[in-house]
Amino acid sequence: MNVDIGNALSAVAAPGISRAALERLDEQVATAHERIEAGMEAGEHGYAALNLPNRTDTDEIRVAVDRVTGPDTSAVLTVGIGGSALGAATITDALNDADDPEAIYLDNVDPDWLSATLDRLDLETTVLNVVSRSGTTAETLANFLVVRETFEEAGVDWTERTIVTTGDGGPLRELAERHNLPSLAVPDGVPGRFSALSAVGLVAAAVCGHDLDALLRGAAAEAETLTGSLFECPAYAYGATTYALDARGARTNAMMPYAESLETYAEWFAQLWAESLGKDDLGQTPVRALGVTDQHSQLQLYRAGPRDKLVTFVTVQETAARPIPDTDVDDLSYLGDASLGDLLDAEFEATEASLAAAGRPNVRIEIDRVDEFELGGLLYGMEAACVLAGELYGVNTFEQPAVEWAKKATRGLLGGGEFAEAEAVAEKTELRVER
Ligand SMILES: O=P(O)(O)OC[C@H]1O[C@H](O)[C@H](O)[C@@H](O)[C@@H]1O
Repeated sequence: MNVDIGNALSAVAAPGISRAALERLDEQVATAHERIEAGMEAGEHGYAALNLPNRTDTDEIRVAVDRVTGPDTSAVLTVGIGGSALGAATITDALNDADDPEAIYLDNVDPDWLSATLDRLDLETTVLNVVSRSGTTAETLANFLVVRETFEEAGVDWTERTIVTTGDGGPLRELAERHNLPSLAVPDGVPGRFSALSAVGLVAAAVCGHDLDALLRGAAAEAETLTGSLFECPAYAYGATTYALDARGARTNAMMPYAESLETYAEWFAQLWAESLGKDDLGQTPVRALGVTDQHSQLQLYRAGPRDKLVTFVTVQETAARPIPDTDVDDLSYLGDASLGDLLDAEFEATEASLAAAGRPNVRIEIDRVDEFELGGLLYGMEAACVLAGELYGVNTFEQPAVEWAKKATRGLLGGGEFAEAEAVAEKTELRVER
């Protein structure tokens, strides 16, 4: 990926960062890079994720996936949540076309939606992909039990079509062993939101027939760019700029890919940014947007609202050829000389320029096309950017203790143990206005 931070400079935007401040920040980037490199070399928790391009065994994934797939596979139903769903969903949503098995993600426990999803599937030809690093996440385990029962009620042997990815121990590992299910390991030292380039993110892609090695090659190429200077490393340029802009008031980061197929990528990015950097009263709020769609809904705010945002565009250089047909309506004739891709590009450039003209900071991330190689590079690049930003903020990038509170409260409410957090739920302050 390439990154252009020109529109985040203070010569263009407010908030913005001056060239001189960037040069000073680069000294911190050099120190942070040394820390990151040392962490990678030692395989330390979290930093180990940046080694995945050279560590993930794609043969092992394919062998396991071959045990549950066949020529008639019509769908892969992934049961997982957060880091155990969003990386895989980003990959299959970006790469799947109409001929591939459908990739569906049960990452919510809304019973209406779950029932409707299961009702429309042909379970005989559906692969069930259960993913949980801890093997204990209530939503994932509950959904799995419901799906398993649905298979049984339909007379379909779920054990023949279920693949599990989980940690070394825990209930899910036990279950996989008891039923002799093909299973893969979540690699040591890799937090869920950094696991897209491991079995966690790659099983569904393998079922859909995507080139796992190309994904890893793209990531490895991005890894090669990690150096001690933000001026030489696109990922660090992005991580350092977002950090600097946040410190100068851009408290929100709107991730806005100009590709429908990358809409889920913005969701993945939101988890990466929020869970990794949101601690100690620090962190930049990620929001999800989509070009061109959100030009017609959110852009007004981004250009004329509070000066507390950075907009990150992701643009794709090569898109499918789709000419716009000629028309004899005079006012529309200009469209006939263009393609939908030309229109998309023009809309992106116009939006980028409109923000810059209003002095609103924005950053452009470019990828050549939406394919395995480029996507691997984008995912890796954003992870490295996030790790660098975490070093600059001085937070523990790889933990998410704040998420645990509500997990304990939920468990307590359901009678899964004694948790003080559950008692706090009953103490809610009310000021109700009823109809
Ligand atoms: O993979 P699991 O252990 O099931 O965890 C799934 C998700 O749940 C948690 O609540 C964490 O906040 C996420 O970081 C994690 O990715």
